[in-house]
Amino acid sequence: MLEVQGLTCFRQNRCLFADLNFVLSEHQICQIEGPNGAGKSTLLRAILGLFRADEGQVIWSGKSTTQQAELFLQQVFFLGHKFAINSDLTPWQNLEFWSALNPTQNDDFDSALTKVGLTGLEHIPCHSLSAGQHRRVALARLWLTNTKLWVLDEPFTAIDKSGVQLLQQRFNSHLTSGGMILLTSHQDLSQDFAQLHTIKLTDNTGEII
Ligand SMILES: Nc1ncnc2c1ncn2[C@@H]1O[C@H](COP(=O)(O)OP(=O)(O)OP(=O)(O)O)[C@@H](O)[C@H]1O
Repeated sequence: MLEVQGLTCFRQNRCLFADLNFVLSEHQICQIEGPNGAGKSTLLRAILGLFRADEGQVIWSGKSTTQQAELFLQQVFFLGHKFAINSDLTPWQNLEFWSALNPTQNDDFDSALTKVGLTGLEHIPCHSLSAGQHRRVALARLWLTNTKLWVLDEPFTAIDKSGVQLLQQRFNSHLTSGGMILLTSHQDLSQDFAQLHTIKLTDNTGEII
């Protein structure tokens, strides 16, 4: 279980959110919403310890993440705005490189790339791919990772409608198997999720629905 307790973050003397509290349990997905600049990415980064919050703490499995940072991050799959694809490598080589450094449930790169619609493009350099195909290479990792908590910053950016549907199906299978997902998105989720929570960041506070 992930617990966010009293999280407060300022940037450039502006309070992005104050005293934010929420819990994310197994099988739950939480969507963080808000206008551009509201602080959604900052919140994700603060939860992961990549940005220092001004106040508050994050608890993972009953213990502060600062006391178990390495262990915590081993159980997290994070997809940020910069999704760490080497354009000189092929999609297949990118997955091979990534899986050497991260906990995976399998090394079936061909299957993962097929899932994200990149059949036939597995072995050409990523710089020859479109923006959406590039993004799909990064998202193929979701079919390889075995981490419990997925933290995804705008995962649908540049993805077409069928890709969005496919991703959400993958989300559902992860949740069914006991996973948790925290994501930002400017789009409403189109699939039914049994346990969907929403956090709306406004001017300076998070409102939990
Ligand atoms: N590297 C940075 N240095 C200083 N201030 C920053 C930095 N990144 C973001 N900020 C400030 O923090 C605020 C929140 O940014 P953040 O990226 O968290 O917003 P967001 O809600 O994710 O926006 P978007 O929807 O545009 O992705 C912004 O208004 C910006 O002024």
